[in-house]
Amino acid sequence: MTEDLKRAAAEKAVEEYVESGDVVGLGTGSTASHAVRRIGQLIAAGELHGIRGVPTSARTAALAREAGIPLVDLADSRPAVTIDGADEIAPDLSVVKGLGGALLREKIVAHASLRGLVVVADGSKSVGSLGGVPLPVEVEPFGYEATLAALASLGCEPTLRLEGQGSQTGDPGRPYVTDGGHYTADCLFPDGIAEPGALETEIKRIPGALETGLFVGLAHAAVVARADGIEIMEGLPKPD
Ligand SMILES: O=C[C@H](O)[C@H](O)[C@H](O)COP(=O)(O)O
Repeated sequence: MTEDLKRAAAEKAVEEYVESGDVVGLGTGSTASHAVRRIGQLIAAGELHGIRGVPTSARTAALAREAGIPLVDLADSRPAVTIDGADEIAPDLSVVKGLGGALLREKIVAHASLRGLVVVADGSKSVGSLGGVPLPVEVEPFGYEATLAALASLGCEPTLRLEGQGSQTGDPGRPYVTDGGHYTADCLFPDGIAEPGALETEIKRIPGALETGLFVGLAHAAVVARADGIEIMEGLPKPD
């Protein structure tokens, strides 16, 4: 059932936001993978032409190749739009991402996208305010213990993500390593996240904290599927 909702949201986003000729940022995770497959199907059916994809992870690059989507490098082509999943979506379209382990590359691709980020999710991801799930923060392995201590001083309980946890499937017990060679700290804020933009700024003052899973002002739209229908929430258009 949840999988059907994820697919419905992803397919609706492709229908609404992807046009022939677009370079598309291809997100990571179970929901975004439905969008990748749908784009591949539409290319094969001749309903989308001239699409190229910018993958946000090695996993997504492999899936896109399998789906028949030509890939390009971010250095050569700026995406028109990025379609990606989310772990939490607030009413103002600020978002938590990264429980799937790809937040830094996802954020780089979303930020570079001309028409911004479109997040796709089932209704369980839509929340009144952020912080019900741990906030992933990508950290530099060197001195990560000090970085986790600095994160804890911001009022959270940080946990180093290990392989074999959640969707991570490597050697159990070892730190999970991102495509960029970094670690991830999952930071639970017991009282939630009242001011995502301010928290993002605070976290990024910590030298070893490379990027946070808070995506503030990056999502142009959210497509959320529930059993009773699909809601499209649109924010302000992203300026060039
Ligand atoms: O790093 C992973 C991503 O931010 C995912 O898009 C996010 O965790 C949502 O994943 P899923 O669609 O599998 O719930």
